[in-house]
Amino acid sequence: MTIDLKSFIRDIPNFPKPGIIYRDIAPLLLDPQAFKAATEAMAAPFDGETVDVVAAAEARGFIFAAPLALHLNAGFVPIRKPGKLPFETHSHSYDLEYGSDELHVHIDGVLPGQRVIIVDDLLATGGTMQACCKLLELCQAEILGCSFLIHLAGLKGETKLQPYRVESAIVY
Ligand SMILES: O=P(O)(O)OC[C@H]1O[C@H](OP(=O)(O)OP(=O)(O)O)[C@H](O)[C@@H]1O
Ligand SMILES: Nc1ncnc2[nH]cnc12
Repeated sequence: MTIDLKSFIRDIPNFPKPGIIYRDIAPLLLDPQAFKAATEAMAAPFDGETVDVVAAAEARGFIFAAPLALHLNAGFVPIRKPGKLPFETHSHSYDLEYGSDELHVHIDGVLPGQRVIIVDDLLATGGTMQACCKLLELCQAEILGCSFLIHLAGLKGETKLQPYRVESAIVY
């Protein structure tokens, strides 16, 4: 039986700001079958390919990246906010709707030529994933593509991710 993943996403209007519909993954994470099906759906486009590393930005990206890495027999590399990684890092600053943010990855997190997929729970404006791609380019990784559970298609975040392959399990 196929699971309707969208039925496990809870819509919260006007969170965290008026006008935003927050797509809450908490009900999906609470259901082991739905969580497993979501992980499998995010891995499926890359099944059969050699993947060395699955990378993801904190915090929600980690939730899906770890099981995906195990499913694909790959390692996991965390991409983190400033001040969290103990070893030398590459960093990248990027603009948000208001203000800016910065992400880091260990310089030896991914080795030159390693084949990487980057995952996140949700693609909105694409700023977070674009920053992750830039960091992995600094590591000279081979980026196979980006895999999301949810794609908010109206925000056109995929345009920021060209020329990378973008896969998603649920589209709004
Ligand atoms: O495509 P974008 O516009 O960059 O938005 C998507 C990002 O926003 C959310 O993370 P958030 O920054 O809320 O942090 P969290 O994972 O710690 O909740 C989500 O988990 C993505 O990483
Ligand atoms: N609409 C949304 N729902 C959940 N997380 C988000 N991150 C950015 N936009 C979001």
